[in-house]
Amino acid sequence: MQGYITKGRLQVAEQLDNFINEQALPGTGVDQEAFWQGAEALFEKFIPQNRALLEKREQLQRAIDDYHKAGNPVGGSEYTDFLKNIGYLVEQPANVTADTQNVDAEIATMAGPQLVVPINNARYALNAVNARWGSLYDALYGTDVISDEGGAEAGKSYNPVRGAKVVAKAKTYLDNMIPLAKGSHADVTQYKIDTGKLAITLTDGDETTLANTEQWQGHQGDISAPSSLLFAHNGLHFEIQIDPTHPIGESDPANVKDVLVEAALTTIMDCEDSVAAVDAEDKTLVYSNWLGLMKGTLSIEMTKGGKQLVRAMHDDRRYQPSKHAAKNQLKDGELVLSGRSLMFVRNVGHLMTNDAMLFDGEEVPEGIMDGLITSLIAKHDLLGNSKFKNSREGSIYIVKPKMHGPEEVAFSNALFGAIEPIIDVPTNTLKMGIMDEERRTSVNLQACIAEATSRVVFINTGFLDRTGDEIHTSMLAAPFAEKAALKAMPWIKAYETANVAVGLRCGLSGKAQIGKGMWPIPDEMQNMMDAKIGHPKAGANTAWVPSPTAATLHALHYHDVNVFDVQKSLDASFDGLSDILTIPLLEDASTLTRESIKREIDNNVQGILGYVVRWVHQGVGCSKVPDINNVGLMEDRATLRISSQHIANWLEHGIVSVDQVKESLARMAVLVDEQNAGDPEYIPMTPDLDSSIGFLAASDLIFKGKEQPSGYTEPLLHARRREMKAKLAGN
Ligand SMILES: CC(=O)SCCNC(=O)CCNC(=O)[C@H](O)C(C)(C)COP(=O)(O)OP(=O)(O)OC[C@H]1O[C@@H](n2cnc3c(N)ncnc32)[C@H](O)[C@@H]1OP(=O)(O)O
Ligand SMILES: O=CC(=O)O
Ligand SMILES: [Mg+2]
Repeated sequence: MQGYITKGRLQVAEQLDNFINEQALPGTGVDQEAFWQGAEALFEKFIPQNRALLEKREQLQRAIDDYHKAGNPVGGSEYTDFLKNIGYLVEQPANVTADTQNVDAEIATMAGPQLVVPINNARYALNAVNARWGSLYDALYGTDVISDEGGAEAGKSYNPVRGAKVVAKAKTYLDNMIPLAKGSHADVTQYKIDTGKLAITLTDGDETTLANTEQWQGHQGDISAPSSLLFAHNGLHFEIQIDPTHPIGESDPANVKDVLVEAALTTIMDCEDSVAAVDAEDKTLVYSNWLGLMKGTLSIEMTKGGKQLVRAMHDDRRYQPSKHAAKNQLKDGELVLSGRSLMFVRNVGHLMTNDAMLFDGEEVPEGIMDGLITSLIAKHDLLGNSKFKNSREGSIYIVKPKMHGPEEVAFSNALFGAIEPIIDVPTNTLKMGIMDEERRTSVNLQACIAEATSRVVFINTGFLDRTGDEIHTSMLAAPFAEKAALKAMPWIKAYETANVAVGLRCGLSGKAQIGKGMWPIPDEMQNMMDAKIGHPKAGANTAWVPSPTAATLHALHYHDVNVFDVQKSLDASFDGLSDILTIPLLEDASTLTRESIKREIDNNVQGILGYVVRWVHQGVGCSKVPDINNVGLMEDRATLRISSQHIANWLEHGIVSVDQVKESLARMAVLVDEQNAGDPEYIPMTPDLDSSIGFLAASDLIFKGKEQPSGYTEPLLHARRREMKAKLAGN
């Protein structure tokens, strides 16, 4: 039994209490006793409201279930009227205008990729914060954006054929971002600085310069032989790096060794769906990594490619400015750009409780605890307790996931407002990223934003959770279309378009991010390049990527498309409600064959098992899991929600039987064990499926899927992980 320290009606797990008192609080100017009194009052006030909101979710779901059980129409005015009558669809307030103040440029006025990373993995989290800048040559060389054709395979050692393709491709990007007055970057033999101007020599001996000379911002190194030239385009920076002694630079006519691009403008340090954190021990790790990031002290020793190294947060990047350098980036005569991604922290939603703290003997809502502690920790950044600066504007950026409708946004807004005096920061310091990922939020988005006009810094279409909620909400209506088909049906396009339109209507352009969702196929980068250009084209000034390499590549899209120009051209009056409310049901069940059903179930089951077994047995919250075609997919709790709800829906409507699913589970468990055989930490399921906690968790998620609140996977995952931790500890 873990020990608790009692503070009035609050009890705090000893480990967490020590962390807060000894590490988080010192240096924040917040008195320990006052903090704990504030915490007690916060829980006292907000726990009953939190519970009431969850009860409202259940009540609405029961009404929707009853409506479908009675065989009522699944669309049209009768359905819409029903949703209005039960209070699911509310009146949208007119003239909502966000007036959020002190928002950093990366969020308000710049457009570029957003990285998401599990915060409890320090190695990845540090990599993410440093992914503000990425090597274009590495990103191209290491991915399928460069094809293997013509002997260009990436082997064990450097392949010059592949290298030549990389360089050629990178130079076409340069031609696009900084066109020359004459010729192509592919023909450049020298970049030099001549009496304060950029002079560029071409193969034919002619000298040229940039078509727009103002794009050149500065340089690093000796002015007569610069090691780096800095440019700006569409608000993003990049460097041409020059080094005649480097193996790549040596063989380049202009000695270019790389193009370094500004990539992940922002990163979401995730405490939610990519993380397995079920108790005080796990939560303390989550919070202590956040503290390390806010104090700039997080570092790890690691081995990579046989080398020992220390990974820590990168410094800012400094340049000698050109006369065109932006004045607001000059500091003591130097041009200074942030070396790090601007960090948000994603708290958990309103559903879960955690025994890291108890109030009147019961687990506290984890979202309230996250709000309080992650904000307290971020105060270190505001006070300058780090050699780095996260928010230069003095804001704390919190992403709030899985909120259902305006009253839940209002709750978070009030919660943030009550946390501010406890940690002694001005009103509206805590900013809110609103995930548009539950159906009740999508259909009431304008009313949601209206509840947080002074805090909102993003609305993001989390289409993965959103798909899970789509299925769960209408579980009893009829069978849903196959999982892959759901992505191509009218509801999702309307949801994506409406999100941008509502954001524009509410004045988010230039003030906040209008964001789009995750690319969930981490190894298919060419595919991403083809698909994700659609995000800036749709008016999104950020979109999620799963890795630093993906951030570097996706950054190129924001050079291709000027998002702020696109935003001006869009129809902000788009509504799309009738399509959004068109449930993506299977049109004709008779088109399904035995084979297609088996394939659909096997694919879902494989994804579920592959993800869940690592979550429950090893505490890994985000994994790359091969699908049935052996394509590695990013799986997190949101993708698990989709797969488990989908099977639950097909079970409910008799498309598939319990025995068929059980048979698939047993067969796929063998496959998943095989797929993980190379991981020494892996605990297989197959020796005894009936006592494998991971296997039982996966089965529960499917067979008890219909009863799970909003179809969420957290309650079952947490319970099974705790069981596993107890087993591993020999209890
Ligand atoms: C619906 C939603 O909520 S989506 C949001 C939740 N999803 C996420 O947060 C996705 C985060 N991404 C990840 O966790 C990973 O990219 C995965 C699990 C998808 C793939 O991980 P792996 O198979 O380990 O990746 P892979 O082996 O290809 O690459 C590992 C390297 O990439 C880096 N890396 C991978 N993902 C990230 C990331 N998100 N941020 C920073 N670095 C990362 C690692 O640091 C590692 O590099 P290193 O050896 O220098 O430390
Ligand atoms: O959080 C993101 C999602 O797609 O869900
Ligand atoms: Mg989500």
